[in-house]
Amino acid sequence: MLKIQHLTKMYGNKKAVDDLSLHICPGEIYGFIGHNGAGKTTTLKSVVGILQFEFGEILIDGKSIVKNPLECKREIAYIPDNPDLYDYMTGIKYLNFVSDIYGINEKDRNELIHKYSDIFEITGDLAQPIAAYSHGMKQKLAIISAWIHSPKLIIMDEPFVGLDPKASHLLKGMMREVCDNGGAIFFSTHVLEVAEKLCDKIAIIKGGKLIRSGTVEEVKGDDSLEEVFLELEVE
Ligand SMILES: Nc1ncnc2c1ncn2[C@@H]1O[C@H](COP(=O)(O)OP(=O)(O)OP(=O)(O)O)[C@@H](O)[C@H]1O
Repeated sequence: MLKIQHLTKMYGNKKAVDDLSLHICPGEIYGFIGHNGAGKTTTLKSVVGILQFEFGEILIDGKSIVKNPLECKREIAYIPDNPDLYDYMTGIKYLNFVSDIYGINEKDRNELIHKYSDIFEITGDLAQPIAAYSHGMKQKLAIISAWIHSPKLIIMDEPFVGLDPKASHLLKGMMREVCDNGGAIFFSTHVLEVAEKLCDKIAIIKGGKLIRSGTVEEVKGDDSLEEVFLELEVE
């Protein structure tokens, strides 16, 4: 589903991501963890075609994000770490705007918008301008807009930040559902308990380099993920 091969991304002379390779298969929830400044956001933004990179290749369902950006973007959704949406739009206008971009017909979009807005309990807020939304409400809107075109691969940067416990629980269920239906999820988090319980596989990045990856069991062995992470950080 997603192949990252030898990704290297520079900011000036600084190597933010250094020869990183990862393979994410259909059905997998893949967690991406690392210290502040480790290179997670840079990797995720490179994967979704927002950042250009110096070396390496990124393939989504066999297609290169560099050579076939539009085809790739039809198959993916990206939720950034900060839900900076269009403040002047109402929630419903934003969801229709995203639906238009992906060519979702009226019947399907209405069904999905109703379904997810009801689940996240923001149906009554959709007529409000996004400027009036709390951080968590914006995050819910960003999640709904990501799910609206039924993407095969969903990339999320710190998706649980700002969500209340009920919304976090719902999102975890939605992530699992995507994977049960043959999709895949790649997301960053600092919440190691979430990563440990939710993910099928985990990658740990440190100073731009991938230092551990595999199934949760392979990565953590008999210890907790927190113990393993903290040990790797001091090495
Ligand atoms: N636009 C930029 N220009 C220059 N350096 C940058 C830029 N964006 C990020 N960096 C640097 O690249 C490195 C990786 O940053 P990145 O945002 O990918 O880390 P991160 O793992 O997502 O961190 P966090 O957990 O704090 O979100 C850091 O050293 C950061 O200072």
